[in-house]
Amino acid sequence: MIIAANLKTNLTRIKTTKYINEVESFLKKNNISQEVLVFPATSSLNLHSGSVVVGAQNAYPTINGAFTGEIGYEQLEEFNIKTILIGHSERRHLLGEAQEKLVEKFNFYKNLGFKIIFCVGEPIEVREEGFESMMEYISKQYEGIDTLYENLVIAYEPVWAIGTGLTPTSEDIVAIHQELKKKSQAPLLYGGSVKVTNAAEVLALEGVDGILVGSAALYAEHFCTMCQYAQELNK
Ligand SMILES: O=C[C@H](O)COP(=O)(O)O
Repeated sequence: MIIAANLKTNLTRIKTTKYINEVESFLKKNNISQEVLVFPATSSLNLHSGSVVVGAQNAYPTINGAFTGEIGYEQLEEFNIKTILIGHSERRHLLGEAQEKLVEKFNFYKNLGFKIIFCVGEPIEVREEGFESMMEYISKQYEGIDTLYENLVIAYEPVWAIGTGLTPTSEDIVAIHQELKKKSQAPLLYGGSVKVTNAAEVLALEGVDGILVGSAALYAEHFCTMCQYAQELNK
């Protein structure tokens, strides 16, 4: 299974390094063989070797160049980063990234062989329109994406569940994952208010190949416990 921590705009480089080292020793000590990914803030990236894979939360589709405020492949390469999140709800909705730009990023980092965690998910008003509208909305987020890409991972994150403490019911997660699996056979993660208290239940659901965790992952201990749950399930 894939257990991923998106640290968003939290933790300095010193704290992030400590965090990653803590997770690393936990994995080693407990013989955890799951795939564990950590996405630090850009300025907190650091070289790391071990079983924790460090990824980028975002990068511009360029090797380098004049893109003020952005980083490109050259800056990722310095830290040996080969994994990237694309299409996170905060980038789509708060930062206004359009599907065309996400497709551009996807193709650029795909051509470099990156593992891409591509995020999809609907806002509350779409969900309230019913299952069909919701699936139509999510389908559009797949447009232009190579769903057969071997290094693709999809993360389904309902926008209204992110950082709110709200989650879909287990039945909903299973039904949506079942639909999404028809679009791509890539591993499919669930994200949105996953905590230590519900992680085991979510991980056990049919069609869930892992989790993408935000706020609850900020506590290394909690994140480690979630990795342990995944190990115990060993799906
Ligand atoms: O990338 C992670 C998601 O946005 C989930 O965030 P959350 O666990 O704080 O709801």
